[in-house]
Amino acid sequence: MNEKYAIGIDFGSESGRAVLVSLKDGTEVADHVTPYPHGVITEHLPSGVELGMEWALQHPDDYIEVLRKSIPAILKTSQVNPIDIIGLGIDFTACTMLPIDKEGNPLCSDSQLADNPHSWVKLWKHHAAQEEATQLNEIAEQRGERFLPRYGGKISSEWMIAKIWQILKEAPDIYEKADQFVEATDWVVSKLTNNLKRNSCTAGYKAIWHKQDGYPSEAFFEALDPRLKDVVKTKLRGDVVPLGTAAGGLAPDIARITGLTPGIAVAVGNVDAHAAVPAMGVVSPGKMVMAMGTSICHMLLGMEERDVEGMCGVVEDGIIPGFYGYEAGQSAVGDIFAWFVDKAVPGYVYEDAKKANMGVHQWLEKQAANYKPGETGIIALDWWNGNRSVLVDTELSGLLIGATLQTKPEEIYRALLEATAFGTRKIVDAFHYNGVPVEELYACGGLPQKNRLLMQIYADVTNRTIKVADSKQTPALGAAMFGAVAAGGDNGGFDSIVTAADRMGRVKEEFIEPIPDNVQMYEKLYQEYSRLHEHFGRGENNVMKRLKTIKAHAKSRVTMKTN
Ligand SMILES: Nc1ncnc2c1ncn2[C@@H]1O[C@H](COP(=O)(O)OP(=O)(O)O)[C@@H](O)[C@H]1O
Ligand SMILES: O=C(CO)[C@@H](O)[C@@H](O)COP(=O)(O)O
Repeated sequence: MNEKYAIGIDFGSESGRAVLVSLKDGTEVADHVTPYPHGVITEHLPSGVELGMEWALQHPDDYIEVLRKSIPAILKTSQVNPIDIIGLGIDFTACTMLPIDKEGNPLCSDSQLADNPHSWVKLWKHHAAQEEATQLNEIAEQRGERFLPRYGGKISSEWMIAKIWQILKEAPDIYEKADQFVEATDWVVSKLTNNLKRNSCTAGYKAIWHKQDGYPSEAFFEALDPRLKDVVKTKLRGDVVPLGTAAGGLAPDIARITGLTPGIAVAVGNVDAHAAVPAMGVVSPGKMVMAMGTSICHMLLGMEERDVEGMCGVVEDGIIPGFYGYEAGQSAVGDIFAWFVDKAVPGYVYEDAKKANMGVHQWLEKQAANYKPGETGIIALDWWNGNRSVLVDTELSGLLIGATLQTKPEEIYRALLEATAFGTRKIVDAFHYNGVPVEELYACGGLPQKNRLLMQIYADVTNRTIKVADSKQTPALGAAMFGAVAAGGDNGGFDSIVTAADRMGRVKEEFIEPIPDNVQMYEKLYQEYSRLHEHFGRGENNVMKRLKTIKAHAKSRVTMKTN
């Protein structure tokens, strides 16, 4: 038999990346990135319609553009015969969701509805449904809903039900016209196969679905809003199927635009961070996988269902069959560094970086590496995009403390790197001390490849060894592995994701080890971080929320004046 291959496509926040991998050993034969033409839509729709605060949308055509561009590109570079490509899998940011009509088309592609922002794809980091999430949590708590502890005590505004409820409240006509609400990962798979299948990973982590209990009861939805009573039967209808299941064969029209063979197995959708776990060879407990990019997702396997404060969720078989898959996360990490570089760094840094033939991030990293832990005298809270774990509050915001007239940009940069590491430490401790041990860390995503100082700080702050992915596109590699599982062992693929991980998953040989002196100093700084975390994060001082309210008020007065 010829060597067999699979394709994985990772749909990120800014771009989609495809890889073609060999099923012999997971070698990435070719990869290609397609930036989304419309990027993340935060201020106004392409037609000019203005968006509110905390909105983040995407254009669904951009996902199809990724298929159209990146698949032919990897076929061309690799020169692999399409006959030997037996499976395709995708992973996506989540909960990234959209309303579709009866034919499966996004409502925003209807010119009558396109000017309504609620007809568009809501990206995971759309945070404008916080009011709904807060109310949902209050009602769930009052009713003693069993699902709440499985989500660390709080359902996030990033997730499906809060987003659907926001649509219902603010655009009842769009809610009415939506035949279904779907995760973007399931929608793209439906375009690939002409078959809409809901995957158990996004349903479990993002839509409060449980393997034994199903979705929350009608009574719960009715308590939220009587109009939501039958939402599960109507707009979330359809079977929920396990990861690795084949959604169907590749549709002829997609085969035509991509150059792939019609009918090859396409796996049901998956989530980016979750797909990365087997791609690093992680198929057992104790190993926390961190998908480190614009944000961080922390993934961990356990043998039993435990309650852990502020986790995003625990889902049986949610990552690897046979285990409880735990997820937690930080809603901004690389994005915080990007904010600093784009919006707050003085011009001389750009000039010096240019003279040194370095990027601004690299220049700042080099300067920041000259400081010892504690030497900057500053500390930050990493809540520039709210807090996902353990506080689960998107209304929180950033804080920098200790700055003086002597503080340099590289010191602030270092403090921001450290703040995100402290945020991860909170998450590690929350699991480790609640019966889900974390022995070592595994890192993938863009950041471990880009910033060595950051990775050393993470090892020092958490006092744990970090193993780094040996793949340029880890989630995409994982997605390809699920594609090979969908194809099945008899067709040259695999019978289980564990076998695929064994053969194809991998990490670099060199590990990042904690440095004992740094560990000691960071322990002190972490205690300070924890004090600030409790003070500003648990209601002792709600200044961040008050500032947001004042801002919204001031903004609405400006709008009133200009109208
Ligand atoms: N040298 C660097 N050090 C730290 N962060 C960086 C560096 N270069 C880029 N970044 C940040 O990395 C993030 C992109 O990460 P990446 O994993 O490539 O993307 P994504 O999260 O969309 O998958 C951006 O937020 C960017 O600001
Ligand atoms: O929330 C999840 C997964 O549950 C992610 O999709 C989301 O944080 C986006 O991840 P990236 O920052 O694009 O890596």
